[in-house]
Amino acid sequence: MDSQNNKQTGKNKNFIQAFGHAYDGIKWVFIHERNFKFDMACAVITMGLGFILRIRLEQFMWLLTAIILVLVGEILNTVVERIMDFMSDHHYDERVKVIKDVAAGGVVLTAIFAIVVGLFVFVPKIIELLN
Ligand SMILES: Nc1ncnc2c1ncn2[C@@H]1O[C@H](COP(=O)(O)OP(=O)(O)OP(=O)(O)O)[C@@H](O)[C@H]1O
Repeated sequence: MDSQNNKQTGKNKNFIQAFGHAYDGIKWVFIHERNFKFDMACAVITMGLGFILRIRLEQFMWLLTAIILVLVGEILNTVVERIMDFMSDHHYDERVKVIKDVAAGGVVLTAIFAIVVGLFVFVPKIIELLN
């Protein structure tokens, strides 16, 4: 579902058109960002494991929250990177370094949160299964 009008610079006409552009954006990140692909793979594996191990609904909600946080973090980090690359034209600039590093730091925090949630959900379940 690529945007029907690639030359559009104004507002979307309706919700369907807005959704189409948003879909294009997520597809772009998926195709071009290796980390996003990795995060999606982890999300699918984690949710699958959750089904297999029959975790509770509230535990699923925690996993889903962590997954969404990481994916949105990755998308916002990509936005920052693209704006900085556009503004700096790929020339080294200490200010660009700080901005990109800070954005990357945000992603790392969401990833740490996701790992902690994963440990809280799966470690007790695995211990329970082993006993
Ligand atoms: N124009 C620049 N000026 C200064 N430092 C830069 C510049 N471009 C990149 N860097 C440095 O290189 C790092 C990686 O750059 P960038 O975020 O573009 O690559 P990436 O591999 O897509 O990162 P990520 O793994 O976070 O997606 C930045 O965090 C920053 O430290």
